[in-house]
Amino acid sequence: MTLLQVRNLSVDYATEDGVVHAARDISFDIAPGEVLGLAGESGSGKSTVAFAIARLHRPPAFISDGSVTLDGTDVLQLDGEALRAWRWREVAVVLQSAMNALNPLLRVADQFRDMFQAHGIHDRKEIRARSADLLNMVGIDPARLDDYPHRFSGGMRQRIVIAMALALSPKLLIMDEPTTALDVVVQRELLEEVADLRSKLGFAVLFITHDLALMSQFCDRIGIMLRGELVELGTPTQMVAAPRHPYTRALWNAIPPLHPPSYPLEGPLRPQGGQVQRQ
Ligand SMILES: Nc1ncnc2c1ncn2[C@@H]1O[C@H](COP(=O)(O)OP(=O)(O)OP(=O)(O)O)[C@@H](O)[C@H]1O
Repeated sequence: MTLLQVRNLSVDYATEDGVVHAARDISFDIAPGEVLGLAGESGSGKSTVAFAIARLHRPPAFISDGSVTLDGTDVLQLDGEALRAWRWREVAVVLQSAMNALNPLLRVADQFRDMFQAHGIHDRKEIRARSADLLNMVGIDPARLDDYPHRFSGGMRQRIVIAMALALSPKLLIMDEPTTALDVVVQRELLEEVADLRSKLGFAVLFITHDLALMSQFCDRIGIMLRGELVELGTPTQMVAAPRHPYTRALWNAIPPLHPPSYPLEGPLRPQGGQVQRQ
């Protein structure tokens, strides 16, 4: 069964220096509840593909060919009110800058309210209850609904944005480098949380990151992009065991081993009271 079907998608940017073919002839599917990762070097076209699927691309970007179908809807034909209603309800997007996506001047509760009202939910009690449930779902005390964004850490703000993205139970969550601004431990916690939510709620995820190690733990399948093309698609296991494209091989080889060799502790690092302390 397929939720998202991308067929022969090509996206160009019309620039003063000519047309940039940022994504060329991209085809892939995402099944309901599946997590598909897109990896590849900077400028390979990952965000261009994600933006086109969510219909977030703006001039100078234009879709020059192909189709995108989500749960039977021809996404590239949506317009006006239909497009507005479709976003958030069917597809929600969490971007790299999500940590700063909250309005610093509004309490979190007011930002939830605006979002619900924009989608036709106006009952104040219902909005309050649903907002509290959503905060709870991402591990934040609902009593903090009336706090302003600056009262939360970067990781917590990211969780709030994810809670908002999931508010209308979208079928597909697109995460474009959602954790790059966070430290490694918080990144991992956040992704584990998204994985948990996914098993509970059943949404699919299109996940974009530079971090192939992180991706291989979090994704059911991975697509590798190179200069605007999807050069390989498979499960992490398939790709480690038998990468077909030399670029995939190079990407894997660039990942440090999970268990690096242990080195004797010398120099500025030495054990003290059972702990390694920096002098
Ligand atoms: N607004 C724009 N105008 C012109 N070219 C653009 C524009 N945005 C992106 N591009 C070009 O499109 C190509 C794909 O960029 P894109 O941002 O999709 O890559 P990416 O793989 O997501 O990179 P990153 O990992 O750095 O976000 C690049 O060559 C980029 O320079």
